[in-house]
Amino acid sequence: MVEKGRFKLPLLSNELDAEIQHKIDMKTKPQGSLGRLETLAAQVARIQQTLSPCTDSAMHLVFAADHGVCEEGVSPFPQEVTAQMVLNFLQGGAAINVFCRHNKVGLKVINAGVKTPLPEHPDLVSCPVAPGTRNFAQESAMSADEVAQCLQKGAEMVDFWAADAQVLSLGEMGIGNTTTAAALLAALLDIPAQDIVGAGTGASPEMQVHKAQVIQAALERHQTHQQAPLDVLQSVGGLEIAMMTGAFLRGAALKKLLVVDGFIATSAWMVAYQLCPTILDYTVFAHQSHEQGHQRILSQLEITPLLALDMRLGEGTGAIAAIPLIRLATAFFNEMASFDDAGVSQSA
Ligand SMILES: O=C(O)c1ccc[n+]([C@@H]2O[C@H](COP(=O)([O-])O)[C@@H](O)[C@H]2O)c1
Ligand SMILES: Cc1cc2nc[nH]c2cc1C
Repeated sequence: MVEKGRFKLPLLSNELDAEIQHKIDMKTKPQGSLGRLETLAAQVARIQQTLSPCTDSAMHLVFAADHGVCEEGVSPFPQEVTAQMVLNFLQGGAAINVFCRHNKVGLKVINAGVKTPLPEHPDLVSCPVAPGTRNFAQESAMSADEVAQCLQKGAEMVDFWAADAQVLSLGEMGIGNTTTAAALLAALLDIPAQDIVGAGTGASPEMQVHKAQVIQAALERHQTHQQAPLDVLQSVGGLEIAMMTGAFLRGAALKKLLVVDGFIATSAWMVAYQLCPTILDYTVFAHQSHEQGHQRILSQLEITPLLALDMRLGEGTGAIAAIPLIRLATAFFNEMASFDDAGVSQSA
């Protein structure tokens, strides 16, 4: 098992905090009137330790993999859709392609473990650790070595593709992965499966009951309540999710703003958070998924995401939908006139 010491993140310095807040408060506006944009600007300035923060360069990585638990009939879609959607990403036709193009965000797709062979393509990085996970209803989804490889490769993807990006967002594609994410989050946060399971790509109420039963039985089989976060990841996680955990940790270590999308991305982030709570300082939750479990988890953590658009697509679309807000935050911080600059009187 990968040793936990590896995942230490330095605490962000608070040396500039007072100056950052002063710069925000001296802008020509009533104090606090730009609301969440103010906290967001302050967060980016703290991460970058500068009074001129920049969010121009953003990179989005979509991790794709198959899930053995699909054998249990937990998704309305066949597993082949994972590979078919990867091909769609490579042709530029998926929602995430459109979202990234319109926001000038770089995009790479990473094959973390798709069963179907995929073609070579400049936008596809092939580093499958296994041809999908094993069915966690029957056995561990991954071996300890596979988890370690995923964490490592996720980190390497950030080093290679996002080295210069100030903003890092992650997305995923994997039929069955709402079951995997629900299992992970139920185990990590000790929530009954039925309280966290949702429709995913459109599971009927009956299928959702079945999903919850599959998950609850698996948590008992693997005794996840006695497991450390990486062991839970090994028991019921996914290859793309484990790579995302490694990528989030590396992104924070490189002092990037981490933009977290919906339910599945949150499950990957949660593993990172339990290993290394300091990651919260580097994180902004972009979008609250329509997946019912997501709201429960975010409120348990007392986190209000930037957006709640009822989206439940995945691919990291919720993260990219928030990029304009993130850029607005640094733009007002850098460009707005101060009371002194503009000769505007301050409140008494
Ligand atoms: O991220 C979310 O909040 C989200 C919510 C519902 C579905 N998805 C996407 O739907 C797929 C998994 O759904 P399912 O029903 O096959 O488990 C996977 O490719 C995800 O990207 C994603
Ligand atoms: C069509 C389709 C697109 C997706 N994008 C992310 N998950 C998805 C699941 C399906 C089924």
